[in-house]
Amino acid sequence: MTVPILVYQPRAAQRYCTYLRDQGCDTVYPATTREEAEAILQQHPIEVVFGIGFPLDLLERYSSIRWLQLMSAGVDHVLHQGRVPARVTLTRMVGVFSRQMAEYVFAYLLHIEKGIERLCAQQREQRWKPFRAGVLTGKVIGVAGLGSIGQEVVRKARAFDMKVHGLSRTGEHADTVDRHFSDREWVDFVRELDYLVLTLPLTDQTRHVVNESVLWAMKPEAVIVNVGRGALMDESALIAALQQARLGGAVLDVFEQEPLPAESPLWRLPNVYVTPHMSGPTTVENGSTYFLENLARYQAGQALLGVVEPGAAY
Ligand SMILES: NC(=O)C1=CN([C@@H]2O[C@H](COP(=O)(O)OP(=O)(O)OC[C@H]3O[C@@H](n4cnc5c(N)ncnc54)[C@H](OP(=O)(O)O)[C@@H]3O)[C@@H](O)[C@H]2O)C=CC1
Ligand SMILES: O=C(O)C(=O)CO
Repeated sequence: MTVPILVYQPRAAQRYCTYLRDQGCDTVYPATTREEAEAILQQHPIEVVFGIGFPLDLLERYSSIRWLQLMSAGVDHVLHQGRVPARVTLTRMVGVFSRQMAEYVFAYLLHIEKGIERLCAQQREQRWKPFRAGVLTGKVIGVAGLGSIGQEVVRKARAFDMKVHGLSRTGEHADTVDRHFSDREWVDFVRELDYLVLTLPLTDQTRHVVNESVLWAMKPEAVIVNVGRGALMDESALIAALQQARLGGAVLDVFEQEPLPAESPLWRLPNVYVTPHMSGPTTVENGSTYFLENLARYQAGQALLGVVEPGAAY
């Protein structure tokens, strides 16, 4: 017998519940809207909420809730609503997306270095024209955010014999990079980079942390890859830097406004790759597997994975 669980997901709540029931959870209730969630909360003593976009005020109103497991690594979309009551433990997903997101990063780095777009165009035109492709070996990659995702980018960068620089707040994992920079050293951090990869959470401190002065300090041929959150960058400053060829390119999975508005110049700028927030997707399978591991811990009274400490922003 499991504790009563509310699964809150606007599109796939039912599929999550089917998966969880198949895995032995017998008390799961799906809700796709706030109204459905309230109806369930009024009927059942829900102790655990597993979901995305759950309205925080319902945590205040329904005192049976003890634990909110997010279906995401990022917590910005929850915490911007307000505070989580002290009685509720908030957990995020850690380590679920690292491999696929690091693969995304290196798919684009290799695509750029090896001139794959140019080769495809040549093939379409049946043109035999060898050129010297670039190499990742020896290039300098800067990873901003050395958490679960950043660490995997660092690991793969090492496999390509890149020079690896890193920036983080506390300096944890500083020993995994060749040079470490603090959050007060952005301009120095970016100066030597060929690639800047953003794997930071969005917080009050990281909003627009890549601003005009940081962009001006970068090498004009450098490329930025953003898989963290769109608002880590001042998008207008980024667009200006790209338009003025003060930056070599950008690979963008996340945007200040999502979906990216049709009128955004980013859709059409050369050397910009736009992907629809899909470098690290939550699926019924990976989300539920993580949740079930944490549920087993919860029911055994053990420490949960991915706890966001009260007052912390990530
Ligand atoms: N595009 C997508 O599909 C996905 C995007 N994401 C995004 O990736 C983000 C990172 O996830 P994850 O790696 O698990 O996060 P972690 O919490 O594991 O790591 C966060 C890292 O950022 C650093 N950091 C936090 N604040 C600052 C700051 N002000 N200045 C410098 N460094 C800072 C932390 O440093 P320290 O340890 O020193 O505090 C830590 O190294 C998520 O928050 C989410 O926004 C996640 C999954 C999918
Ligand atoms: O887990 C996250 O934070 C995501 O952005 C998933 O898409």
